[in-house]
Amino acid sequence: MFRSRKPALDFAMRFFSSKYDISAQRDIGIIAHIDAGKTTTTERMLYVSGKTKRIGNVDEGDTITDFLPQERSRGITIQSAAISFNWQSKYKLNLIDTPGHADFTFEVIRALKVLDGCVTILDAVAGVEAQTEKVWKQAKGIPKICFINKMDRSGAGFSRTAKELMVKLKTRVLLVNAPVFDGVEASGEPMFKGVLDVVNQKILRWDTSDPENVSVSEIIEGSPYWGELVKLRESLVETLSEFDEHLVEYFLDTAEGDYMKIPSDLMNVSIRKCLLAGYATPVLCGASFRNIGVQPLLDAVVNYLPSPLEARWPEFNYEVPVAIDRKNGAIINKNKNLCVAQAFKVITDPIRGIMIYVRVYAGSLNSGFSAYNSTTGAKFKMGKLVVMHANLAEEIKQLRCGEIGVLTGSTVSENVRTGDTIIAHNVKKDGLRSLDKVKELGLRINPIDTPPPVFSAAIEPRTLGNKKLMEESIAALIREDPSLHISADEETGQTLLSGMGQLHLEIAKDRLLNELNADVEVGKVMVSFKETLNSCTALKQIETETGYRLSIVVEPLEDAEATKNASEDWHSLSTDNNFLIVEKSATYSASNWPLQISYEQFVNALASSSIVALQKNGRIANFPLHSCAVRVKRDWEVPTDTASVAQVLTLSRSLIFEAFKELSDSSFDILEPIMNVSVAVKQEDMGSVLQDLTGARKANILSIDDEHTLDSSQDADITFQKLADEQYLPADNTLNRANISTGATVNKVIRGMVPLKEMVSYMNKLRSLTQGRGTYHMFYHGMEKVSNDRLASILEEY
Ligand SMILES: Nc1nc2c(ncn2[C@@H]2O[C@H](COP(=O)(O)OP(=O)(O)OP(=O)(O)O)[C@@H](O)[C@H]2O)c(=O)[nH]1
Repeated sequence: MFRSRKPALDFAMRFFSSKYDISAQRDIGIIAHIDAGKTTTTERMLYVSGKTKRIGNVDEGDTITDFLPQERSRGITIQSAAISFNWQSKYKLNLIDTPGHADFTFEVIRALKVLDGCVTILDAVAGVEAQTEKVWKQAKGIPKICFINKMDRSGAGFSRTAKELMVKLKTRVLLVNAPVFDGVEASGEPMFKGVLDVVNQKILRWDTSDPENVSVSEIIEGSPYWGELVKLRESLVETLSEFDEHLVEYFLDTAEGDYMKIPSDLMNVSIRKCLLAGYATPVLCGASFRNIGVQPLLDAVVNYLPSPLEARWPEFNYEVPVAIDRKNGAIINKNKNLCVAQAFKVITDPIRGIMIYVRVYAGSLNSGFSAYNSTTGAKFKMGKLVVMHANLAEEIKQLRCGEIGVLTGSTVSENVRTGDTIIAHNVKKDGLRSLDKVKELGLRINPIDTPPPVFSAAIEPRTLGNKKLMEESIAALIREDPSLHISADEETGQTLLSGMGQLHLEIAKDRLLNELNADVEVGKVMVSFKETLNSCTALKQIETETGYRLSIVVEPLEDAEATKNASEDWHSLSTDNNFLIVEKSATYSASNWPLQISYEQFVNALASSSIVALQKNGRIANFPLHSCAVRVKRDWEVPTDTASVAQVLTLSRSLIFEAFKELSDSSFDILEPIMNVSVAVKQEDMGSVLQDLTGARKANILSIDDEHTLDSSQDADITFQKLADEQYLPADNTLNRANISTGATVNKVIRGMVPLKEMVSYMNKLRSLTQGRGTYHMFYHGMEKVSNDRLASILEEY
C-alpha cells in the first residue's frame, strides 16, 4: 500500500515534472482549531512523500510551511502556505496549510475559496473545539476528511471525538481506521502504536523513530483484532449501504451477505461516493508528532477527495455553460480556448518581488501571454509563472486547469489583487481580441469576502521624513493581507491601522518594523466601533455640462437586500459589509457600448469613492459606516470620449457626502463587534467565572455543558444525536477520565455572546479567577447595536 520513499530528494522539484493528469490532481487544505497539529501533519506528509529529507518540528521552529520569522519564533501559523508534492507516484497534491488562530481567519477564507477538498484535524483530547465548528462551517460544501490526531496523548478519545463529530458537526462518520494500542507508556496508560485499517483488513504499526518503517499485518479470523474488525466493517458497510445501492447489490449477490468479502477497492469507491455527495465524512486517526497514521491519511486524500473534475464550481457574476472534459478539465461557454483563473493571495518576496497565487478553473495560463483582469478591466502581460514549494519556487511555462501556481512580474503585480478574475486565451499570445467581450471578458468569479476588522491602533512615523516609507510599507502589508485596513482622519491627521485581533495587529507591527524597516510608532490597540444607517438618504443627483449624470442614494443594507432584484449589479466593497449597487443602465447595454472606458472601470471608480466616503460619515462619533449600500440609479451617463474615470470618482464621492448631510443624528446607530466565546473551567471555578461574564462583561450566556457532554449542547440535533447513539464505536481505552466520578474536576464549558470591548485582557482575569486553570476561545460573531446603558461610557472613551 505505501510507496517506498524515494532517496533523499533535497528540495528538488523533479517530482513535479510528472505528466499532467487532471484526474490525479488534488487541491486540498488543512484546517483545524489552533494547535490541533496542522503544521506537524503537513511536515510528516512532506517527509513520507519524499518531498523533504528531514522532518521539521513546530516546537523547534524549523518547519517548511511556517517559514515566516514570526511563525517560527511563536510556533504558530500566520499565513497559509502552499506546497505541491506527489503521492503514490501518480497523484499530484497542491496542499495549503492554513492558520488556526481566529485572528488569521481571512487566510482560511481565501484558501477555502480555491480548494476542492479539506483535511480537518482534531485534537483527540480536546475533541471538536469552537474553532473546529467555525472552520467546518466556513468549509461548507467542500468535501472533508477528518483526522483525529494526538492519539498518543493522555486522555485521547477516538470514539468520543467521532461522536462529537456526529453531534456537533452534524455529519455521519465513516470510520476508515481505528486506533491500535500495544504495551504501556511510562504513565501506565496504553501506548498508541498504529491503526486498524477497516477497509484493507490490516493492522499497521509504526516504528516512531522511523516513520517509513511500517509493519503491516493481515487480520485473520481468530486473531485478537478479528472481532473488532468485524464490528467496524459491519458498521461501515451498513452506513455506506444506506446511500450506495451498488454496494448493497454487491453485498447481497456477490459477497453473499458477508461484510468481510467486500473488496477494498469497492469500499473505497463507495466511501468516495458518499463523501462527494455530502452524505458522510471519512474519519481516520493517528499521532503526527510520533509519525503515526500519516500515510493512510494521504491514501485517503487521493482515494476520497475530489479531483478538479469533480469539484464544486465557483460562483460567477452570471450564468455560463460549463462542460467537463475528462482530459482538459472545464470548458466554459463552449470555448476550448478560454482560460479563467482567480487570484487568491499576494505575497512580497524579498528576492522575487510581488507574487500572486492563482487557481486556474478552465484552460491554461501561459507565461508571456496577454491577460485581462475582468474585475478591474485592466489588460496586462503575464510574466514568469512559478509553482511554489513552501518558500522555494520552480519556474514553469504553463499553469493548467485545476493547478495552483504563482504569477510574477511587474505588469502582473500592478494589475492583479487578491480576489480578481483573470481571463486569457489558451493558445494565442494575443488572443484576447478573439474572446467574446460580453460573455467571456465580462465573466467574474465572485470576490473573496473580507471579514470586518474589529481592533484598531493609531500608527504614525517616528519622524516626519518617514511618512512616505510608512505609507508604502502599510500599502505593501495590506496588499498581502486585505483583512488589514487603513483609514486616515483628515481632521486630526491620525492614521488608524485596523485588523482582526490584537495578535493580528501585533504581527503587522512586527513586520512593519522588522521586515519592511518602517520606523513607526503604534498606539494602544482599541476595539473598532462602527456606525450604521437606520433610514435612507435623500436622492442626490448631478448633471455636468461635460455630459456626466449620476443619481445616488445611500441606504441600510437590510432595506436593499429586501428589495434586491435582477436588474441590479451588486459589488461588495470588501470592508465593513458595505455594498455598491449599480442599477442596469437606461442608456447603455453590452451590445450598445459607445464609451471609451469599460463598465468594470466605471464600477471600480464608484466602488473606490464609496469606500472612501463610507469610511468617514458616521455622524454620532465619526466611526466608519457598516452594512450600508450605495445605490447608483439607472439614469447614469458618462461622456463617450471619457478616457479616465477620475471625474466619476470625484463626482460620486461628493454626491455621497452631500447625501449624508441631510440626515439627522437619529438616522445613525453605533455598532460594536460581538464575539462568540467559550470558556472551559473546572466545576469549582464556574460560579465566579459565570458571575464575571454576566456582570462585568455583559455576556449573553447560551449554554453551560460538561466538556464532551453532548446532550445539552446548544446545537444538538436530535437526528444526529440518535445516529451517534446507534453508531458502533470501539471503547476508548486511553480515556483517562476516572476522575470524572469525583465531580470536583469535571470541566464545564460556558458558551455565550459577549461584546469584544468587554473581552479585552480577559485572559488575565480568567487566570486570576481560576488559578490559571481556565482556558477560553472566541471568534467574531457579527456587529450589533450598542445597548443604551453602555453607549455613554463608550462615547466618552472614544
Ligand atoms: N502529543 C502530540 N503532540 C502533537 C501532535 N501533533 C502535534 N503536536 C504538538 O501540538 C502543538 C501544535 O502543533 P502544530 O502542528 O503547530 O499545530 P497547528 O494546528 O499547525 O497550529 P496553528 O497553525 O498555530 O493553529 C505542537 O507543540 C506539536 O508538537 C501529536 O500527534 N501528538
